[in-house]
Amino acid sequence: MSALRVAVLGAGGRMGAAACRAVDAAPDLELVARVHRGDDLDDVLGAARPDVAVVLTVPDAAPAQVDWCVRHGVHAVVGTTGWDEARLAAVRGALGEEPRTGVLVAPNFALGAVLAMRFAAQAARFYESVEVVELHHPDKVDAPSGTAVRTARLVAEARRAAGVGPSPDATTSGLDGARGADVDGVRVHSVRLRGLVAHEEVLLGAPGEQLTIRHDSFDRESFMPGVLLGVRTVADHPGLAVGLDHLLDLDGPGPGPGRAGA
Ligand SMILES: NC(=O)C1=CN([C@@H]2O[C@H](COP(=O)(O)OP(=O)(O)OC[C@H]3O[C@@H](n4cnc5c(N)ncnc54)[C@H](OP(=O)(O)O)[C@@H]3O)[C@@H](O)[C@H]2O)C=CC1
Ligand SMILES: O=C(O)C1=N[C@H](C(=O)O)C[C@H](O)C1
Repeated sequence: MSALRVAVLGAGGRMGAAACRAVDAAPDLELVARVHRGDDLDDVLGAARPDVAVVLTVPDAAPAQVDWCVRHGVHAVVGTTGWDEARLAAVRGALGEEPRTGVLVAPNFALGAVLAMRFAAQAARFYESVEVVELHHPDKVDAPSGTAVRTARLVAEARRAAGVGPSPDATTSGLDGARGADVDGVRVHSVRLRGLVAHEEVLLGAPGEQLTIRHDSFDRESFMPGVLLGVRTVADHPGLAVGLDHLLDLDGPGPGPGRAGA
């Protein structure tokens, strides 16, 4: 079988460079384009004819790039953050015209982060209080992280479904930002610190006890099995999928493809 042709957008970035190395090292994949800021997609991707584009650029650039991919029948695996409902709706609209194309938007490609989100959603209804703390390197341009936003939304959804009310909070006065951002009723706190890569804690509190769910990415290597899994399987999932969990059999009995996908 011929190798899947893969383009990486944002190839000069922290994640893009790591993704290029991972694709290059995979015998079943061929890295056919490294796309940088300022490159014309018609020129670069038109010539390279990729089957799949891995989008690891910045939140302001990614929506137009994904739109280009969909309109040209190129499957897209998207790690860039900053996707709100309006941006996702635009992708769904474009996919309506190209129903055979697949787009995976994954706020976090690390297996442990996907599991942490799942565990947080499972635990959320059992605790009176839930808050999210995300901690990242100081070169990150968006806050809160895409992972924290998704975690908070999953937690909020689970609590709503179970009829659990908002976390108690008696604050009546305070400095702006002291209580973090409000994401769907869940407080999210962002730390930026030199030396960190990507970390998240979900704090769940009840009278007399606390549960902490924590995930740490110490190296961008942690994201690569998920990127490669997305590249290899996105074509099998036409339409839009949000979250790597769509590709992992999280409820199944097997070891799952995440670790084997490297
Ligand atoms: N889903 C996941 O698991 C992960 C997601 N991320 C997300 O991925 C994104 C990138 O993160 P990171 O690699 O750390 O960021 P970087 O700033 O290191 O990389 C972004 C890259 O995109 C390039 N770029 C900007 N605009 C364009 C454009 N129009 N066309 C092509 N390239 C462009 C930049 O070029 P230039 O250098 O010239 O500015 C830069 O090389 C962020 O949104 C981050 O949150 C990060 C880690 C994991
Ligand atoms: O910018 C990063 O580094 C990361 N971004 C993603 C996010 O915003 O959630 C994923 C991971 O946290 C690393």
